[in-house]
Amino acid sequence: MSDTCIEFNDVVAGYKDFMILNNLSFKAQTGSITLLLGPNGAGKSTVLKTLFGLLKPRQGTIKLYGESVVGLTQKDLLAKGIAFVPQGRNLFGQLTVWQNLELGGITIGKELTHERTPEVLEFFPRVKQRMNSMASALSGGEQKQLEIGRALLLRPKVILIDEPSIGLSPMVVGDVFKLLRKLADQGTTVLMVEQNVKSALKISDEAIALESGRLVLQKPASELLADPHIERLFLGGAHAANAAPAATV
Ligand SMILES: Nc1ncnc2c1ncn2[C@@H]1O[C@H](COP(=O)(O)OP(=O)(O)OP(=O)(O)O)[C@@H](O)[C@H]1O
Repeated sequence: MSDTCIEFNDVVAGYKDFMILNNLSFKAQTGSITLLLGPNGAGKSTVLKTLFGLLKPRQGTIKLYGESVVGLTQKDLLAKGIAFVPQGRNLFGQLTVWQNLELGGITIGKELTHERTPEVLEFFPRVKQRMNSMASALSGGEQKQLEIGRALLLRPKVILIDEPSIGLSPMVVGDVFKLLRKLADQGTTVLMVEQNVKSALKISDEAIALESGRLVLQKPASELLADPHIERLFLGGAHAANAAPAATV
């Protein structure tokens, strides 16, 4: 059996007539952290949105454990174990921490949600102390932790996470990254977009760089971390940072 968890094959996707992903192919291995890199507008978030069914590919296939997930609803995808933590703040600010968790567990029912809540809160002691606070009253870092906790309630096999470090202090970012590493080591597959490239590479297994929705580089994260031209990946020009030709997975 293959260890491939996520597979994009020749995917074309976009908005109206504007194609963002252009014949994108890549694979992500089970239990690994794959970091999506590239300049603004390269299509990194679009990869996550397309995988989570928010955008339908015009062409190509997207598979999870060898089975197509194209055309599935978010409910179906959640049931298959895919969780999405989008960029920015995605909580119900006027509801309590507890109510946000309950809503996050809506697809698994109240009983399972209540049963799993303590295990999730073990990861986030500060959030645990504030179960009855309005979500909007938590700090930015606590809110992001609650969002991740909400996703973990589903015991996901795959976590799609978009820019988790935005607005967080370096210490909180470190905690979030450590948690993602721990989850991956336990078998969860993580596909992450993150501008905090160096820190993210340190906990990632594989890095994929996009330019204009095309794959221009795929390398082990450790190899890329040692690359003196790494900054170019923020700005485009990944080819220049790529000593070897881009992998054709
Ligand atoms: N809902 C939308 N409708 C139309 N165009 C969109 C929409 N969402 C994103 N785009 C466009 O798609 C392109 C790729 O966006 P995407 O968010 O995937 O890029 P990104 O690589 O994640 O960039 P960033 O690092 O800036 O978040 C951008 O040009 C963006 O303006």
